[in-house]
Amino acid sequence: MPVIEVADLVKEFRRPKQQHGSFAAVRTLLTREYTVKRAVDGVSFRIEPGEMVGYLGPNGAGKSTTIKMLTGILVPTSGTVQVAGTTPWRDRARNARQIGVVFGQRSQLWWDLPLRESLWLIGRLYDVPADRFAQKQKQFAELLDLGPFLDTPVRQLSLGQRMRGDLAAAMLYDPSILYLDEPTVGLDVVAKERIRTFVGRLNRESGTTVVLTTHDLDDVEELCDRIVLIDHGKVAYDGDVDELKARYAPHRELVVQTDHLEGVEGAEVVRREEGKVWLRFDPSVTPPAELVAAVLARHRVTDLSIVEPELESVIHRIYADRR
Ligand SMILES: Nc1ncnc2c1ncn2[C@@H]1O[C@H](COP(=O)(O)OP(=O)(O)OP(=O)(O)O)[C@@H](O)[C@H]1O
Repeated sequence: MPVIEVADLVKEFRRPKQQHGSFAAVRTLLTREYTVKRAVDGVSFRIEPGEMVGYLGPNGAGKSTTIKMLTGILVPTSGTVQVAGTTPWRDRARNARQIGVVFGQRSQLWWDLPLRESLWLIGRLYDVPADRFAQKQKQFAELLDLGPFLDTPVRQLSLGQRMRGDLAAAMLYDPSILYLDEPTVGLDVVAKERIRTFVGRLNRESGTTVVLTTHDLDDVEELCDRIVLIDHGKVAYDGDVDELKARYAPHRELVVQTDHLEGVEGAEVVRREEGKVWLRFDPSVTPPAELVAAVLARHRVTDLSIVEPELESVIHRIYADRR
């Protein structure tokens, strides 16, 4: 049974119509004309418990608006959302106990308090029993290496430290669903990896359902098996990451280091550079093992590798096709 069920979800924003000419600002205020922006336009999907789903789309596609409706911050114009048996905007308190939310751009921690006290307050707000709180704090301090800055006021934390604190805060009360909105934005490679490892572990060990919006597709490659891609408020793709690649980028490249290679049957030479040759092939037509065997049988090869298409380039292709 799905833990998140979204059906025909629509969110429209009404904005005063911008007037032009003299006294434009005053006339904009006085005329009661509005333009309507349909930020989310009939979105439906279901997420099963324990899934990790990347909710992706270009800027302005409607990702944050959807997440705000799932978390109960915004009320939809029409459509339904069920999150573990609740309608988020009607039952905000009950919904808040079953979800953890981390926004990369904004913290839910108290700016002036040391991280330790922020965590303690969140534990109190969510009625976490004292022994459970102590156990969770210890566990997260180890996994996220919070120790060195637990007593530092949040405003003095680096972005990476603050994000680790926010993740601990979001998971202190054992929510079964975690929403992550751009969790690695602005972080260095090491900090990104630490966040991804922690989220992957939560999912494996506690079965936490994760909905992740991000522009960093390495987050998705590492964590998600499934992608829901939205564009102009509508679902453009919902399915397996591998299937997406197979559908939109069926070709692979075999990179061969050799002194001479004219061509091989079943593949096309697409690039040559400093003793390397790039051969493009479709693995459903030319099996990689056969291609490699054919190359090795006829050429003196010092190195070879097969390059998978990057998710980033696949997704750019989809956006470009839809424009
Ligand atoms: N409060 C609001 N009032 C009016 N329009 C809004 C409001 N919030 C969002 N929008 C508009 O709705 C559309 C979708 O915005 P949303 O923030 O959901 O996109 P997004 O996919 O999260 O984009 P990004 O990747 O840039 O964060 C945009 O055109 C945006 O300008």
